[in-house]
Amino acid sequence: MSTASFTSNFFGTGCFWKDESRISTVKKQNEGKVFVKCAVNTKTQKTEKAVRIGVLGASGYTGSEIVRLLANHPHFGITLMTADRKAGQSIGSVFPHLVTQDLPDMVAIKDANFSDVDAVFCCLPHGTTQEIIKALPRSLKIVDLSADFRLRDISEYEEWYGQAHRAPDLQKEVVYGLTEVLREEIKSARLVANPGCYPTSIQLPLVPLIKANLIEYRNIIIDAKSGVSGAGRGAKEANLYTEIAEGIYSYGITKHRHVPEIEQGLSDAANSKITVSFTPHLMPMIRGMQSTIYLEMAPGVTIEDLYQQLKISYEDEEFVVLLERGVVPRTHNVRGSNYCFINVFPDRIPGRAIITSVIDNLVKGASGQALQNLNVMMGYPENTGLLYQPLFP
Ligand SMILES: NC(=O)C1=CN([C@@H]2O[C@H](COP(=O)(O)OP(=O)(O)OC[C@H]3O[C@@H](n4cnc5c(N)ncnc54)[C@H](OP(=O)(O)O)[C@@H]3O)[C@@H](O)[C@H]2O)C=CC1
Ligand SMILES: CC(=O)N[C@@H](CCC(=O)OP(=O)(O)O)C(=O)O
Repeated sequence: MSTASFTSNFFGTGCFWKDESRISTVKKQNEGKVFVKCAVNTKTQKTEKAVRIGVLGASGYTGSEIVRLLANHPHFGITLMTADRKAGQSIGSVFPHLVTQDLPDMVAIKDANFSDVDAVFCCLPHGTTQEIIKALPRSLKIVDLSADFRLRDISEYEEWYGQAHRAPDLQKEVVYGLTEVLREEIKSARLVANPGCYPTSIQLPLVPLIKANLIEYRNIIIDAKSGVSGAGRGAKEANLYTEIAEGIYSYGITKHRHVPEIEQGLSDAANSKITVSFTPHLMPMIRGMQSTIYLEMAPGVTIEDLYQQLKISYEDEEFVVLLERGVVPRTHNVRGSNYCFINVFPDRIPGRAIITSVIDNLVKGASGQALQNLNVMMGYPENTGLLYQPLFP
């Protein structure tokens, strides 16, 4: 990896700002900062950038979201993209909203050349990823967005995913990528398992409260809702417009594969086994996820204690936002951004609390958090390329 090439091309080809005086003013304004407005130009994903990125599964929803986010990244440039059925096509032909990106065509993984790649986002279906990552050069940093490496316990993976783990040796070196909780471990990781969208929205509010012994570990009930993009781009009858529009439904009741991932994270925080009731729902919306969490506070603990703990835990965190007391988080307010908005409310039943947490499943729930993690792994400020404001309406 060469950083010198980045410096010399900081405002190089493809940047709109050709005027030297403008460039030096902007450079001065940005001294010490990494994010620059050069990102208004989408034709910046060139090999001149310091870190050369491969996106495996660029023709899917999370892969294309990585491509969109990286257009705004001053250090990461895409040199390789793969697809399966869509191999051989350009990103703009598969995703017309990305037609302005000046990028190589997508290739099949078997034809991919990793000699021009420093780091990989692996955006492939779970069950396919272990074999593929096992075959990648050890020199690569990898963020895997699939569920294939999230569960530490191999037998648990095999039970919930119904297939043998194909890379048990690799599993030992994996770091779980819930950035706000495991940042120190992520810094030195080579292979990060990016969390699932539901587990992200649930662990972010609960982990600090568990660590501070403010809630009971029994009777945690989570009612969660997702937009349909959470199911990926592959055609499925259940995801047809006619099946989804004007209604909602629960799925995976008692057996959704995110249950062990959620319980793993909460149990780590508690240092003892926590089990949860978790029911996800499919909503007639494209992006967005809300988790509503019902719980019992520890004896003597008040709602204000929960609020203060979340405030302390997240006041220095850019992407987790505790709203003002009484303000209800809405999926609309995080759409297209890497934010998680949370708040805590008193239940009418004494001693109980209700927490709501919203994210964009494709950003903080997938590609945004993946980019946040790679920034940490490569030593860049965590928010680099992620300063998108939410998109509303
Ligand atoms: N969508 C979401 O909100 C979230 C998704 N995830 C996880 O991220 C991963 C990607 O999800 P998503 O982008 O939604 O999925 P999509 O179905 O939209 O995309 C899957 C991608 O993988 C490629 N692909 C499919 N099968 C194979 C194969 N056998 N070998 C190589 N490439 C293959 C597809 O290529 P092609 O289209 O050309 O056939 C496509 O590029 C999944 O593991 C998912 O569970 C995680 C968090 C949230
Ligand atoms: C709406 C919908 O179908 N959502 C997906 C979860 C998306 C996600 O985070 O999945 P991974 O764990 O595979 O990464 C599901 O319920 O399986």
